[in-house]
Amino acid sequence: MSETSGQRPVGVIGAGSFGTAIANLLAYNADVLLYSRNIELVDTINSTREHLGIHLSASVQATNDLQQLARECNLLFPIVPSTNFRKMMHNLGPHLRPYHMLIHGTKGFDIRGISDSNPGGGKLKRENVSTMSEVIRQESVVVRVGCLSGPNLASEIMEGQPTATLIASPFDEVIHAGKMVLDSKHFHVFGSHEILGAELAGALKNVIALGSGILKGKGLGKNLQAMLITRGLTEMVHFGKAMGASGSAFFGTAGIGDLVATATSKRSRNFTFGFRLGQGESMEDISDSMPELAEGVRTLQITRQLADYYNLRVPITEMLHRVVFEGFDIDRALEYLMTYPYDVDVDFL
Ligand SMILES: NC(=O)C1=CN([C@@H]2O[C@H](COP(=O)(O)OP(=O)(O)OC[C@H]3O[C@@H](n4cnc5c(N)ncnc54)[C@H](OP(=O)(O)O)[C@@H]3O)[C@@H](O)[C@H]2O)C=CC1
Ligand SMILES: O=C(CO)COP(=O)(O)O
Repeated sequence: MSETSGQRPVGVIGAGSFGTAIANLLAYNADVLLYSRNIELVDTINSTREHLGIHLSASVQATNDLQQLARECNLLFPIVPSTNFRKMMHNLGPHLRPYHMLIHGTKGFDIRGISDSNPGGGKLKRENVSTMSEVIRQESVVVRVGCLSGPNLASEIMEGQPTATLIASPFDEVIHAGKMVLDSKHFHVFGSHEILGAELAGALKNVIALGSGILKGKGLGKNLQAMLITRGLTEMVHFGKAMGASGSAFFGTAGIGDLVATATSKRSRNFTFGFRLGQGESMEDISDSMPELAEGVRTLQITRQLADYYNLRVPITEMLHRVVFEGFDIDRALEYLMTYPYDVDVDFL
């Protein structure tokens, strides 16, 4: 039993890579209810205490019951892919009350009023795009929301490697509650009030990780990778400012911290997706043979449209979209970027 077993358990929604990693981290400080929509998986976790190749703490109990989760837990961590987030919230919403606090760990966007199977196929506007905290507010009575974002590759966390994260929320009590249950010698938790910036940074860095993977797959070196990360960060800041975030979130743990981790690690799914593209595989072949989630592919479709909507000058986003979705030649895209009339080095201060 955990040290705080007299207290309410903490809920995690989504027993994928990151939800499972977070459940085990929470278990250092609290009892944990881990929700999966898959009843067989729930039985397996509870009987074997093994999942995704790791041992789950005795403080983690799996459940298939959203009502039980909402009844027993005041603090919940929803961590499901962005494309399924609204549906999950739609199911959970009726069980939630204003006293609940939700801190999500999802790095992507929700879109409404436009086909989710082809988010780039229409004229996307800001009102079609929601961050996950916005979805939580739209689909429930919950007000106290937060976001968990940082260099948090699930496979490293599952191995017990240390890292840091950011809990961003306009509410001090959300940051405090999140720190109380997540902070440990393995996981340092920073706090911030800049929730929109943290959410945007988490989603947008996945696109740059795709690009970085492409360069690596092409056999290119660190100089160019560093330039892609640098100019990619600039594009992230331009998106962030256009969408109403301050630039500061992009220079902290959830920004440059996560960007470096994701855009340089072979353990990142987004980097790996790009790497395989760079090696010459087609988008279709990679999608068919890669069961793991690469959020950046969907995010790229959305940000390409948002760039038009905000009239942003984001050549990396533009070229990545052409390479990934239009079969544009990678060498030509590189040539375009190398001869692009970038004038000012740092143009967002
Ligand atoms: N993996 C990582 O290193 C990190 C991931 N993230 C972010 O976390 C999010 C989830 O990623 P990750 O865990 O890796 O993804 P996975 O693909 O490993 O797992 C996603 C999980 O979500 C579950 N799920 C999907 N839809 C629902 C739903 N409607 N209700 C309940 N559960 C649902 C899936 O269940 P089922 O098996 O039944 O389909 C699956 O268990 C993404 O946005 C990602 O960017 C953030 C930081 C690190
Ligand atoms: O967000 C992540 C690390 O912080 C996970 O990145 P991938 O989804 O690319 O594996």
